[in-house]
Amino acid sequence: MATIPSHALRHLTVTRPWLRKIRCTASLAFCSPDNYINGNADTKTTNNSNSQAFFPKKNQVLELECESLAFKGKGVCKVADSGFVLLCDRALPGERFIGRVTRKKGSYAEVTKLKTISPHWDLVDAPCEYASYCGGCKTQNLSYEAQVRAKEQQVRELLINVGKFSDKSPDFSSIMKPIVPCDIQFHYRNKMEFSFGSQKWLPKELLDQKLDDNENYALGLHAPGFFDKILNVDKCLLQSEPANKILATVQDHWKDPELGLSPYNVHTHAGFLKHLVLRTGRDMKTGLPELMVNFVTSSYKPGLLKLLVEKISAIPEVASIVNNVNTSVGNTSVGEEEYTLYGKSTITESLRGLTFQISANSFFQTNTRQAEVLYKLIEDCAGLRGDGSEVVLDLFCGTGTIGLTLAKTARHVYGYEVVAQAVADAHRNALLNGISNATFVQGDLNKIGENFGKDFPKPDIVISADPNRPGMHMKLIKFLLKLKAPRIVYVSCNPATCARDLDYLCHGVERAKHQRMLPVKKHRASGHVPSYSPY
Ligand SMILES: C[S@@+](CC[C@H](N)C(=O)[O-])C[C@H]1O[C@@H](n2cnc3c(N)ncnc32)[C@H](O)[C@@H]1O
Repeated sequence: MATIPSHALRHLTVTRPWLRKIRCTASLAFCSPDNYINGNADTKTTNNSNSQAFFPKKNQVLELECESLAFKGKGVCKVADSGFVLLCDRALPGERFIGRVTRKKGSYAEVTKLKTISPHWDLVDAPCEYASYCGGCKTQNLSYEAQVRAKEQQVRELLINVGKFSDKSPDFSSIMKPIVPCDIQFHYRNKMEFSFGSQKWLPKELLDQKLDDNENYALGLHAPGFFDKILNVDKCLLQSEPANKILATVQDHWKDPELGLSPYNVHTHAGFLKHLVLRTGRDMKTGLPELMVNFVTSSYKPGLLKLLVEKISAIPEVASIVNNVNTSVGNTSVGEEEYTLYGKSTITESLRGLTFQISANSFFQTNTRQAEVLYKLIEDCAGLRGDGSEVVLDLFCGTGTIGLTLAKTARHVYGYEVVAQAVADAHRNALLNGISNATFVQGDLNKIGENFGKDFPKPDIVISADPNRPGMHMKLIKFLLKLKAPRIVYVSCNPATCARDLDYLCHGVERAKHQRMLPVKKHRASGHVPSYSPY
């Protein structure tokens, strides 16, 4: 999170709302900012003189050493003798191993690990039995402290290389503050989406097994890199214990041929069950967990789900079972229609003393405990005087949770959000908490025109919390630069685009663009650009 106070926009507070997953960085000093943003660790100018001469061939087997973590937790490795850089999934800092080159890309290559020679630093036993296969937690056998260090290093290098903030500046320690770790490392996620599939992912040694149709069915998480293969899981350590009870109950019954249930096949588009989404909230009266079970199906056939609903509703923590019907060939979990099969259509959760209703498709920060910490930090960074005189503009407001937590000390909160359902949820949440000084408006912040800003008074504080990963649109950046609000609080789940936006906001668009190393066209052509280009 970055707070950008005053017109000069010089002091930043950077922490990490995206704490639990290692995503990015490594030897960034040699990359162009655009490549960070696109997730490419382009390492063509490593400082090792031999590296230019060495270029591994596809299928070549090499001895490698992992130095640091890059985008999506990939290990940045160097060939022991030459220093040539390769990226390897599941290689962790300090590890020496044998790897096979699978792909050459520009001036670096990708490898698959064949055998570890000596383990990485900060090795811990991964508590989850699926950790070595599952795409969800690739760094579970790296100590939490080391994960936090790697993320902090990532943000630091992005701020320096992309954001153009100098670590030599005496201000840097106030710009980049240490990460606030989470006090729990498991069972913290309040939402998990599992997929049903007709093709079970199997480890290499079991690939020859012939499985009947039913045995090939799976419910779990996507195998990394496969949209059509599912790693079957009976429990997930990221979600709550009651959510694991529900998952186990569904696993016990859904393949029973008598139920006539079939998983949706993403190739043939036949089949019924698409996803199982489990959300954990809290019963406001008892303080105990209450859960929502969301079956996403390809058609509306409630009779087929009857037995599963009976079994699941017997679990005391289950407060809601809904069915999202998604008839499209796409594989998203948002249905065109939603039916309540048992209990309520929403569950509740509290944050900063307010109560929020959560429906199947509304956004809510996935780590409730850290959201409490994050929202307190946002309040601190917003620095509202508390006399009810100031106006807050909450951009990308979702269901209004942040704006509503600030409303008690503000004159008025104006929230902007593109999804109509989220805006409706925000209004409902305002009512639920007796808040009348908040207005939520549906609008696309990538398409703002000259008139944006004319419908509300000049804000004293702008909150931009978690715009989508491509970051802010240039139109919005230009609006904010012109607005000159005394404070901007920017929370991000993509530190690369956040660093780029901070460069624009703090140093001005013209200067920032001038300093960029690659011409715009290359960025556009790189294949990883956001659906819009902010350039
Ligand atoms: C990750 S959520 C964050 C919600 C809220 N700020 C919070 O932290 O709880 C991002 C929100 O931005 C909204 N959004 C994404 N692109 C948008 C756009 N172009 N204009 C307005 N809202 C957008 C999404 O619909 C979503 O509700």
